[in-house]
Amino acid sequence: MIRADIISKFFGKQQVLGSIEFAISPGETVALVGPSGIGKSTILRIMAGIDTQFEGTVTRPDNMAIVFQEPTLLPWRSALDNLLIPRPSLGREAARAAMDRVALSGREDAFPGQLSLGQQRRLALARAFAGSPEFLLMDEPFVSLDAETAEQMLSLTEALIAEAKPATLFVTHARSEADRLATRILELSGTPARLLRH
Ligand SMILES: Nc1ncnc2c1ncn2[C@@H]1O[C@H](COP(=O)(O)OP(=O)(O)OP(=O)(O)O)[C@@H](O)[C@H]1O
Repeated sequence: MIRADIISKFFGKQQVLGSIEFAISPGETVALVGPSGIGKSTILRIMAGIDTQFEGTVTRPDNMAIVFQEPTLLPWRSALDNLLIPRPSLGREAARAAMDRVALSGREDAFPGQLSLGQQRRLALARAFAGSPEFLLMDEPFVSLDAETAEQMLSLTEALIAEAKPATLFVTHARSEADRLATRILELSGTPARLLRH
């Protein structure tokens, strides 16, 4: 069960979020869209449990994974270790298979700094899917990539979601990404932000 029942969220005296309620069913892919600065990342952080300073409640499973804009890899550990450290129970064989699935086989011993940005993003994606998350959160996973790499990432993400079928919530600026990946779009508007009814 994944539910947001947000009553309000303030940064200091500034109210960023108003009443925001939604649920995500298993296997659903939900895009969160809206203008820059409206509160999309704030909602994602609340849903992930990173930000607990808000009024309201959220319900989510324990088994979740987050893909941030930046790949957030450990620079001093190998690519394979970056998969194994957060989830040691995965085992080396499954970690290798996860790297193979994102076309990174042979790069197990590379350090993140030796990988291109596109490869680092794919490694972060492999890490997210390696634990078969029930709930996947992604914050602008395709920004600041060239068009070809962004397209590869989008296709790969589409395929991984189709295979693993997590409930997914992702933030994007790009309506085209939302239309392509999402089964449902949540649009934020106003100050404080609320969901537009479609
Ligand atoms: N730690 C913080 N302290 C104070 N204000 C913050 C903080 N984080 C975000 N804000 C403010 O809250 C509002 C919402 O920010 P948020 O990052 O959630 O927007 P966003 O919709 O994700 O924007 P973008 O699309 O540009 O990434 C903005 O006005 C931002 O300036």
